Amino acid sequence: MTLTESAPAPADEVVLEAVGLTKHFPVRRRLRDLLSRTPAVVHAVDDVSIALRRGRVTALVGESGSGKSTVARLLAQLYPRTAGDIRLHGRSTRVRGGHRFRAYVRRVQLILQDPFASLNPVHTVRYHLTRSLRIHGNAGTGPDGLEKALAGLLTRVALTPPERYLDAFPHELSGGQRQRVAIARALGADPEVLLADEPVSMLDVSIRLGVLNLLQDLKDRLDLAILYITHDIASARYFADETIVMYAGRMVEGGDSETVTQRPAHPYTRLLIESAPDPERITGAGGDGAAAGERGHGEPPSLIRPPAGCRFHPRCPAAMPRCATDLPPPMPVDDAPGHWAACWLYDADTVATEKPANAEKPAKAEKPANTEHAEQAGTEAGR
Ligand SMILES: Nc1ncnc2c1ncn2[C@@H]1O[C@H](COP(=O)(O)OP(=O)(O)OP(=O)(O)O)[C@@H](O)[C@H]1O
Repeated sequence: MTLTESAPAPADEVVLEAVGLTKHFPVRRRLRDLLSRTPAVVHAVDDVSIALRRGRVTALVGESGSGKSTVARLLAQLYPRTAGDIRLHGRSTRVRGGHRFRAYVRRVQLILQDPFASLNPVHTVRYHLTRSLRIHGNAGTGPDGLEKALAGLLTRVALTPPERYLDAFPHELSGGQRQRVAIARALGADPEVLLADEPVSMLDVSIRLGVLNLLQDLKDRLDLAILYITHDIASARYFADETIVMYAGRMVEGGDSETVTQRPAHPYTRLLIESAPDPERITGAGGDGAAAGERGHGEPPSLIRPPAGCRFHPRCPAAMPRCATDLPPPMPVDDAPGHWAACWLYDADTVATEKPANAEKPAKAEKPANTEHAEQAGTEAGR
């Protein structure tokens, strides 16, 4: 395809789409693996489909290692994919460097978690932004044009007056200001899509909201499609229109953010929400709710030999026998349009046949795992 031809997309139009996206990383082989016919791989991402729409934020939520960053890097075309497709304006794209990659990143920009690592400490803000503007052909005409473009970028990310920041080095800025510079550098490409990989998780809590508000403002003013990657499901409710939950490389639930966060359907999403920091519940001692939740309900599975069936079944308090053998497809939850869960609890036939004790109301995550789970978890751990 020709990446440079672009017509303005109508509101809500799908700009970038992942279809059945899959990434398996090869694992370094040990002697006994050499005898095996199937080389070991890390199943980092399996069959992920996401549509990023103009003027909308889609949150990708999950605990550490669930594959969120790999999805972002695949969408940024930094990794070749194992299977599936990436479509920009409906057209399949596969770029591997060169002018096609440059044309792609002009449309799709990645913002990383750590703004200090992503900005070169020996260069000023002016250098970083000028480089981005020049590479993407947005530096204007002559020195005046460049100054105007630089001032425009800094104003857009609320670093004003621009002359106060242009000649600053990264270490002279606060974490929030550095992330704003990283966002301005991404905007230098005049992109349609921002892939924001945990954009506020390294920032002080007090300034996170400001950066999220900035991204929201940019989404509205520039009609950007934003993928917001986070392990903090509470911020997804605040910031994202749509939320997709990942567990162990697979999507397990999706829908509008209000529904997914207020009426979570998948037992894993419930666990995530119940594990989220809650000022009422935190009694000191660190207060990392997610970590506490993970400790209380087992560990994520091996991605080299992920569990058969639903990958969450060894940790799931509501698992039925079928969950250990059959992969659940996305099923409608029927409480809001577009709300789905990849969980057999939402298949009436399975529930009728297997009669889980808690079929009426999918299990609360705080209930202890039953014996079957404990056995399955043991089997998994022993692999
Ligand atoms: N280059 C790589 N080679 C091998 N395995 C990898 C590679 N990158 C990621 N992985 C593995 O893929 C899985 C998913 O990792 P990924 O970083 O995408 O998860 P994540 O949800 O973004 O986690 P985090 O929030 O900690 O960044 C993990 O098991 C990780 O160890």
